[in-house]
Amino acid sequence: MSTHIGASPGQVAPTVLFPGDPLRAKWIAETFLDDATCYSEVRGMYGYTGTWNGTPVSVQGSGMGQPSMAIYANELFKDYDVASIIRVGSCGALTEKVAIRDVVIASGACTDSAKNTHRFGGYDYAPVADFGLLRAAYDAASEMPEVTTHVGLIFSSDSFYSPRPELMKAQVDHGVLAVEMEASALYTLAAQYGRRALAICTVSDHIVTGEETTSQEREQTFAAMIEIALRAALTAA
Ligand SMILES: O=P(O)(O)O[C@H]1O[C@H](CO)[C@@H](O)[C@H]1O
Ligand SMILES: O=c1cc[nH]c(=O)[nH]1
Repeated sequence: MSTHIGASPGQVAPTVLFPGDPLRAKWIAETFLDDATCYSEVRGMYGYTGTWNGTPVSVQGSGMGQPSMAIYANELFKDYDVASIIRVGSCGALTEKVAIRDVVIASGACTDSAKNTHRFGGYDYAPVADFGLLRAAYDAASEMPEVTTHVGLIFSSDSFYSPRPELMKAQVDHGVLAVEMEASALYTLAAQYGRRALAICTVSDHIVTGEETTSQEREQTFAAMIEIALRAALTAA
């Protein structure tokens, strides 16, 4: 096992779906995968491996925020040789262009985190999605007309409760669609390890209109995003 994941080498599939919520991981494994077995319960951050249409797929909880997510992503890439990680998260819509329960595929992720300021010595870095996964996710979403899907920038915040929410306006004015808490560091780590990453998020709450979903809905009802992620993972060139 690695420091934070209780799996033996070989127990984690090359493709990992990566929700923040460990109970969403459990729901995904039990709902979408065949023959899913739990390989890790360390800290309650569940990890499962099963198959989808005959291909091995794992689902691993990441926890909330870039520091927690980065622990699991580092160990998945370094200790389990994972090739592709697809984050399947929730996000808050920052603009009325996006509605509650829409799906946002993140082409890139801005951030207020100091992680990349440290990593790149003050130079800006543009964390972007793997193009093959992004294209495959877009193609999969295009075959699901019942789901409204957007491709664009998201903002990975270190603060769920921002002390300065007014700063988001400039981000929205420059095309940012939604806010979540992990994609920027995930894209950066994938680049470091030479692996693939994509973040797909369902809008769980709307910062402009005030609409929101319940914790039970965030855990167990974002099925379209999971379907898009699985199809993308298994068809990406
Ligand atoms: O639903 P998940 O995947 O956890 O994603 C979002 O939800 C959490 C905040 O409620 C943060 O982790 C944010 O990124
Ligand atoms: O990080 C997040 C996730 C969902 N909704 C938000 O407002 N922020």
